[in-house]
Amino acid sequence: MTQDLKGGALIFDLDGTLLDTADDLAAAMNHALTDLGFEAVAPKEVRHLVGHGARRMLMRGIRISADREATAAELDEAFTLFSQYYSANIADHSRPFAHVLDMIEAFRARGVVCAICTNKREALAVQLIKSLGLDHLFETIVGADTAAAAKPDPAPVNLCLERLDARKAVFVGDSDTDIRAAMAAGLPSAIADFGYGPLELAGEATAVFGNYREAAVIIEKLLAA
Ligand SMILES: O=C(O)COP(=O)(O)O
Ligand SMILES: [Mg+2]
Repeated sequence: MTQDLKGGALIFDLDGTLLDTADDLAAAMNHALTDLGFEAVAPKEVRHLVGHGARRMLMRGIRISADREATAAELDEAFTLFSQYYSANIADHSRPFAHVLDMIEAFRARGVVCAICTNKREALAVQLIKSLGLDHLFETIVGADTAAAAKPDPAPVNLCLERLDARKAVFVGDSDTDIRAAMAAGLPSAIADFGYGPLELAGEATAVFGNYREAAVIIEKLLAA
């Protein structure tokens, strides 16, 4: 494991891939829902609502809770309540998945550069990464509002590539959105099967992994190829 991998890059999805954020997202969403008089949604259900940004998560949360569509006004209010609470409690429970930091540090020591490409808004993603003291591991953080469009559009992935100036890159994600964004940008994808999904397109991913020890072996091959 000592081959120089200079020119290589890793682009990480955030929620469900780098960090297990579901409990903090669930708490913030349920704060917003209950404040508006809706029933809370079971935290384990919230995992499946993540990946398309907070508004989509809240829209789907209200649909589950009230068994009807949210009005535009409800959605706006929920978004404001969610954003305030989430920003104030963003890293209460959110933690990196097992062994991912070891993997990133080992690749960085071999010359690999790293980015985050998430459908969280950029400011929240930066706040979260800084709160956990991880900002030194990433050359850039691209959010849903950083490029011209959000994933599955390739624009945020291409912006990461431009900023990283890499010869070869691998996208590491946890959902169909990530697989589609990586494919559209022409990148191989290594996909965690323990994230938030959905993973109906797993067959289109370059590789699927069950933990970051496995991921390290897969990514090493992809970067060295
Ligand atoms: O839905 C979100 O807020 C972000 O999700 P992602 O980090 O998996 O892109
Ligand atoms: Mg994700």
